[in-house]
Amino acid sequence: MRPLLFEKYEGLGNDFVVVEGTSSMLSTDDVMRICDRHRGIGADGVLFTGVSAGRPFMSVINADGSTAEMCGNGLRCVALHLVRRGLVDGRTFDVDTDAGPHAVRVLEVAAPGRVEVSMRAPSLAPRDVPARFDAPLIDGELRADGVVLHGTAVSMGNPHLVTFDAPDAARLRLGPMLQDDRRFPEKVNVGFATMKGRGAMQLHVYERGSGWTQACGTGACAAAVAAVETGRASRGAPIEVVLPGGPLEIVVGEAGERVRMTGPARHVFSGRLTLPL
Ligand SMILES: N[C@@H](CCC[C@H](N)C(=O)O)C(=O)O
Repeated sequence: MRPLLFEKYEGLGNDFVVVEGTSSMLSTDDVMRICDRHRGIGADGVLFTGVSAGRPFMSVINADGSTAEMCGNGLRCVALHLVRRGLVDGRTFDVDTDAGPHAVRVLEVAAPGRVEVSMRAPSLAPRDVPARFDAPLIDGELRADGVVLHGTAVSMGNPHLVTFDAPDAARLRLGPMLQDDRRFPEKVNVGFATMKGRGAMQLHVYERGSGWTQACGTGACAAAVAAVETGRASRGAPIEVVLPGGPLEIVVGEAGERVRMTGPARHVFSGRLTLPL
C-alpha cells in the first residue's frame, strides 16, 4: 500500500490528475484506475511535473495508459500548478515536454486562471506527424465508412488530423475509425471543425487515449493551423476556437513560427489516495 498526493486541475473541462514526480511513479494500470470516472478519481489523463536540474517539466499519460508527447490544456494546468506551489520564480518560464520546451506565461493565478503558451511550430511533413503519405496532407481526400471527406494532417508535437467537411451525423463513428486509420502509425487525434467566419470555428476532438474530450489545446492549435493552411483563416490574427468546454484563443504565426494559445486553467481540489486503487 502506497500513499499518493495529487491535485485535480481542468482547462475548459479537459481534466487531469497532476502528480509531482516522474511517470515511473505509476504503472499503466494505476493510471487507468485513477482516470476511471466510475471507480477512480476520473480524468482525461495524468500529468507528471516538477523541476529537474533547474528545469520545469511535464509528461503526459492518457486515460488509457498510453503516452502522449504533448498536451496543450495540460500544459496550462501544469504552469499554474508550478506557480501556485512556488516551484518556479516568476510567472514566465519554459516547461520541458516530450515534444520539446514550451514557453508559458501565467497571466492570472486566481480562478479562473489564465495562461498563455507558446506552442512549438507546427509541421505538416508526413514524417513528423507521423503519417504514411508521400506529401503533406492538406485538405486531402479521405474515405471512411463510405463517407468522402477532406483532411489536413498536422503535428503539434503530437499527431492531429483536422477535417472541415465531415457531416455532423457521421462524426461519432468517423472519430474512432479515422483515429485507427493505418496511415497514422501512432494513431491520431481527430478534429471535426466548422468555420464561423474567418476568425472563429467550432471544434470537437476525438483524442488518442481518452476519446471525446471537452477540449483539446493541441487540437485547437492544429485546427487553427489547418484553417490557415487551407485559406479559411489568416496568419497573425486571433482565431477563436470554441470547444464543447469553451473557447481558446489561437494565433498562428508566420510559417516556421510558433503558435500562441491562451486559455483558462483551474485548480479543482487536492487529494490523497492509497495505491493500488
Ligand atoms: N487534451 C490534450 C491532448 C492530450 C494528448 C492526446 N490525447 C494525444 O495522445 O496526443 C490537449 O489539450 O492538447
